[in-house]
Amino acid sequence: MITASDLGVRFRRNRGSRRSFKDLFARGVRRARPGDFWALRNISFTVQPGEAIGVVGRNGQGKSTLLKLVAGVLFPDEGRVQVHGGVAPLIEITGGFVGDLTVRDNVQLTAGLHGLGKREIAARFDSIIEFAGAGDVIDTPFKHLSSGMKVRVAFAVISQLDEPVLLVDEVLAVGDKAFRAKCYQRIEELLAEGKTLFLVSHNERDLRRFCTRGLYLNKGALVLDGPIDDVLAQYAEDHPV
Ligand SMILES: Nc1ncnc2c1ncn2[C@@H]1O[C@H](COP(=O)(O)OP(=O)(O)OP(=O)(O)O)[C@@H](O)[C@H]1O
Repeated sequence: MITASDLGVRFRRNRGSRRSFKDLFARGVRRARPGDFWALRNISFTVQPGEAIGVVGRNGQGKSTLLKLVAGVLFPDEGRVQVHGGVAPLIEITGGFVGDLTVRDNVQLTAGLHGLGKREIAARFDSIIEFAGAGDVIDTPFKHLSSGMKVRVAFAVISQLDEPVLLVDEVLAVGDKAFRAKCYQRIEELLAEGKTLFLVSHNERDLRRFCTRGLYLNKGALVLDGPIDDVLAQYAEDHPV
């Protein structure tokens, strides 16, 4: 489903990491500049369809960056990642949503960008809004929603997309208890349908509940790729609380 070979991503410590057009079209690697550092390096793994993978590591070790590479919203400076199929990313609270557009427009836009036709969107619209509990804010600009409500809407859409790969980065922690329970149930349904899941979480229970395999990142390196229990045990040993 996914093949990552020797992935490397370099960021700048001081200024933004925006790649210029020149960088984008320059052949080969970008020039290293002072202050550059590798947020990820030498990352290789393959994922079979239907696997559920938990990504663990302390803050700032490259977990979100890895999901962005799989989502195709960030290009690697080294190596490559191949994904055989579409990706439904829930990787940043507002990721992909346009603040000035209403909830309705955002739902339609996101679903449309993921290849759903007008009819399919219309058929799913009510259940998306119902799942999110967003009936009162359909015509509210997305930027005016509470952070919890943003996540609810985003999860409701993303989890309805039918993409074979689902990426979930931490965001679920923002939802309230009842909504989290709904999300967990939905994730379980998607796994039962054979979807592939990447879950970034600091919550061991969630990781054990959904994931069979773990990727443990430390300082941008993949230090362990193995059964989730082994990965969590190693992580706990390295970082006792
Ligand atoms: N656009 C960027 N420009 C510069 N540095 C960045 C950028 N995005 C991420 N970084 C840096 O890259 C490193 C990895 O960040 P990343 O967000 O992948 O970590 P993470 O493991 O997901 O952390 P957390 O658990 O806090 O979410 C961090 O040092 C971060 O500050």
